[in-house]
Amino acid sequence: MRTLVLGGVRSGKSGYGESLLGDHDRVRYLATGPTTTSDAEWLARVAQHRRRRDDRYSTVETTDVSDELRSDAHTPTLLDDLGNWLAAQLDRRGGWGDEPVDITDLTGDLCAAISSFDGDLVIISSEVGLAVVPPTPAGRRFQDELGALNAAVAAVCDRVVLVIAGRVVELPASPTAAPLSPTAAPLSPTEPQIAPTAPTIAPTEPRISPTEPEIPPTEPETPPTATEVAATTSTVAPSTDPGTPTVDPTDAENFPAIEMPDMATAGAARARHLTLTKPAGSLGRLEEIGIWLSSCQGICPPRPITAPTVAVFAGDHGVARSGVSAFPPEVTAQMVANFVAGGAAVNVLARRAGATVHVFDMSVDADTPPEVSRFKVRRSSGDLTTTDALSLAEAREALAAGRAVADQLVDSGADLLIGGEMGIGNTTPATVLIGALARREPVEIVGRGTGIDDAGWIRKTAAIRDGMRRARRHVHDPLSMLAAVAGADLTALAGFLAQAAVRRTPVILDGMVVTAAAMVAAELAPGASRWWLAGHRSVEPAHTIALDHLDLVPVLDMSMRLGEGSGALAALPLVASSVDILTSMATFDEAGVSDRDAADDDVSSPALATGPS
Ligand SMILES: O=C(O)c1ccc[n+]([C@@H]2O[C@H](COP(=O)([O-])O)[C@@H](O)[C@H]2O)c1
Ligand SMILES: Cc1cc2nc[nH]c2cc1C
Repeated sequence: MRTLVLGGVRSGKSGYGESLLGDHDRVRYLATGPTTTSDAEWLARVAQHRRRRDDRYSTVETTDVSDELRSDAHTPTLLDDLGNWLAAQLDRRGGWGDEPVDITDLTGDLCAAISSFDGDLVIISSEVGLAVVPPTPAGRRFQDELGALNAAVAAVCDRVVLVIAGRVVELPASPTAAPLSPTAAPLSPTEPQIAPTAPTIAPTEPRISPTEPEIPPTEPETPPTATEVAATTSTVAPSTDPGTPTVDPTDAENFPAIEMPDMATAGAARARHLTLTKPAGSLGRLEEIGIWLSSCQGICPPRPITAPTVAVFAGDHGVARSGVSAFPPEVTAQMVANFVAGGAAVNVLARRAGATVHVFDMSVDADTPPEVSRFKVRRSSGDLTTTDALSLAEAREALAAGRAVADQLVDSGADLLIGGEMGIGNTTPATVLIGALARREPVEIVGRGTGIDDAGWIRKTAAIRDGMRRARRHVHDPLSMLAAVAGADLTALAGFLAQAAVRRTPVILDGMVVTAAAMVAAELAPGASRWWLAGHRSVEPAHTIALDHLDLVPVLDMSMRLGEGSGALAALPLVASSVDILTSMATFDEAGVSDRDAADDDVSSPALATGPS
């Protein structure tokens, strides 16, 4: 158990920290404070601390804490304290002057050493942020650095407490929004789940990553592993299920402020990458994805993804009757049946990647089984070229449904979400949304969807032109824009993607249709895109424009244009690999591999400089 004990001066934090190790026969005490001082008051404080510690303690006076922790990662240890360690590092790097110095490599290395410590470890640190802002640059630097250091160390500890006036306050792992429908039953997968034939996302071997942090009371129990999820037999919830969500649709378009992923943890993950046995940056995008996921989880190294979950939103569109698709509208309902039976591409790719699939009929123009239609808003959305796709009330209902789906999946343990969709003709409303929000002309952005011929492309371009004419009136009102042209499936997707960000849950976006919904979600919930990773670039021209608009760079570019969540699922194993890299690679120290600085040292050493030829 790794515990970070925070507290102000004389708060009782050191005494409390020592009490946590009271049951051990032997305790190593890592003292980081200066011992060579003539300050009598300081020496008296040190003496007081020493008196309190009995002969079970062996004291190591050091500021090379990372090395000391690695040299013995089992013996119960008290590290007192981080502030003195930080001051020593700033001394070492000349960090008290006007120019800020970068110590993220040192803090990252410390966090890595803490996270791989497997005995009882208690770390004491001051909570300086509650005091006045110091009047000197050096004081402010120290306060800022210690705040960031405390956050980074907290991210790799199992428990964090704050001691105030001798009272101990437990600090929860990370804040989460209250679910919209607290009484709603957890969702169950729609297809009978078959254990994946491939290694699952969550390996069964022991992980370097720390044990689960304390989970706040509103959080679900520890999520099941992907294997457990995949072994679950589908239980079909009837549409009259009392668990059917009771989201208040009248408020569906109002989102709380989106919190950002944790930047201190991103710093720790970036620093950890520098300690791993590879040239800095050599894993390219894989490194960035791991850093992003770490920052979303607020922990470095990140936890393995145990319950990746796909939600496929299905719906028909009136405009599909105008010859804008290569397929007839009946295919939407037929494909929903295929998803439920487990025979679609999304099912196959999900099984390979250890993900679970849920399907939601939002507006299919047919009756579908109750287990997929409990959020259904209507049969087919209206033809966007001539009428509103939805009424405002229906748009709110669909938005609330998407949010409820995200809430319930997260409450059921999903730790990564994927939005998928299916609907004949839906590339037309998606292109209208992108064209209107990115202010492009129809001919620049119209693609071939399911594979329309040239005559179909001309019909589709005319429909998109008409749709954009109607959509442009609503560019400053995302809800009415969804009602005017999007339809219930894309509206639910927008709610789902925005709510995932509210719930601090990472998302992999799929193709053009999902990204169109994401553009509206980013209007509804500014900042939500920080929780999204673009899984791939679809061949649809509007997709590149949407990705640029959201400032997202896709992981894959595989000439895919299926939808369903397929492109996101293709990227999922790479996301899982980015976690493995951060959790399982050996560091230079652990593997005894010389790092780059050592090479520089050698080259500049006199022996080599004048050495034998
Ligand atoms: O998302 C994409 O990039 C994408 C690109 C082309 C086609 N699709 C899928 O194809 C269907 C819509 O195509 P269409 O030609 O009927 O508008 C719908 O079910 C989407 O899932 C999706
Ligand atoms: C068969 C088929 C499968 C799909 N999956 C997503 N969109 C689709 C469109 C068609 C036509």
